[in-house]
Amino acid sequence: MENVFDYEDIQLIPSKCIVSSRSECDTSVSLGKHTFNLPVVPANMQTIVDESLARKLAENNYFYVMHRFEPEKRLDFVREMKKAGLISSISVGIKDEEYDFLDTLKKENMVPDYMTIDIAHGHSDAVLNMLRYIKKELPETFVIAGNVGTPEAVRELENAGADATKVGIGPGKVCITKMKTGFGTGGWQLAAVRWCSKAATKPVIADGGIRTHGDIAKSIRFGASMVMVGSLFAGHEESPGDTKEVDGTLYKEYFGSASEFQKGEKKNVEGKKIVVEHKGNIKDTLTEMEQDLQSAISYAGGRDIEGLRHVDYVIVKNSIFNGDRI
Ligand SMILES: NC(=O)C1=CN([C@@H]2O[C@H](COP(=O)(O)OP(=O)(O)OC[C@H]3O[C@@H](n4cnc5c(N)ncnc54)[C@H](OP(=O)(O)O)[C@@H]3O)[C@@H](O)[C@H]2O)C=CC1
Ligand SMILES: Nc1nc2c(ncn2[C@@H]2O[C@H](COP(=O)(O)O)[C@@H](O)[C@H]2O)c(=O)[nH]1
Repeated sequence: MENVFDYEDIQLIPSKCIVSSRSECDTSVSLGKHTFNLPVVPANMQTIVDESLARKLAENNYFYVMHRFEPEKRLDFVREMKKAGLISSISVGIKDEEYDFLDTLKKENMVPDYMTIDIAHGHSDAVLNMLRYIKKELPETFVIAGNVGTPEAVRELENAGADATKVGIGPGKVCITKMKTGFGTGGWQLAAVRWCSKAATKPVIADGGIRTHGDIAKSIRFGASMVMVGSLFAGHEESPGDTKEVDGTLYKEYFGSASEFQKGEKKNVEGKKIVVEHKGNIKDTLTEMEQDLQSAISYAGGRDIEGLRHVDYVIVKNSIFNGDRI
């Protein structure tokens, strides 16, 4: 593939503004039957989301995907969310016991609104089989399948029934797949999003590598309908995970779902653990993200997310930060 680039290599070019205030710009996005405030979803990782934060996000009309690392809690979680009239959105793997879990969901009439098949290498028969099984047994569920990094994979997942695909293998902050295996979209994630989106007929979720709020607008420009974000959501008051104080500064942990820490063993480790400085309340970050995206839409000369899709851009290789750091 020619012409690869990543988020830091791209600058979007402004078009004439058509709003009189950034607050007029609408950042909402539809996915399946629901419309959410932002085209952003916190990563389905154990140090990013838990039941309590998922509920808070749903109550405030943000999309969420609950992780799959405490599998026994999922049925009750779906039940509670349904009882509260909130959207239910969970993750599944592909092992045999997951098929039993799907049968239980069906038997108990607890069909989640959204299900994400969460596997490192989503272009596999195991994922295709799981996808077909969900579509057959729980056809009302909106299924997000991933993760993948090629147009072939997107097409194959869509043909098997995926309602959306998730793109990103190895660009994550706590990911070490690129070093351990030599594979992935790390370093060219934005180009991979474009490549995959061109083949997609359904929404693409760009997953991993988002380092600034401007990267959200860039993902949309290059074809994503939504972005999944881990590190930018790590370290908040509501984030699960231990808080530590070092020399008077508070930190919270953020670990990879394929880290030794998550797996409890040193087998096929493709993730690491880091600490991030405590960032305060997640509500403030969501508000800032919304304002920054409203501003991006206004620079695009639009009024809503669609306005970002066709703006011009330049490739300025590795130079947009000009030595600056956020
Ligand atoms: N987006 C990304 O870049 C990555 C994300 N992750 C995250 O880490 C978590 C754990 O992922 P994962 O290891 O898939 O989940 P699991 O450990 O639950 O593995 C699921 C199944 O898929 C098999 N499997 C996993 N990777 C491969 C592969 N490369 N080739 C063949 N079979 C494979 C596993 O078998 P076996 O273990 O025996 O091979 C296992 O049976 C997930 O949340 C995932 O999203 C992990 C790596 C990359
Ligand atoms: N290769 C790995 N990728 C992982 C692991 N755990 C999670 N992830 C992926 O990272 C994104 C979040 O990326 P960020 O840049 O926003 O922090 C997440 O959604 C997963 O797709 C892992 O252990 N290894």
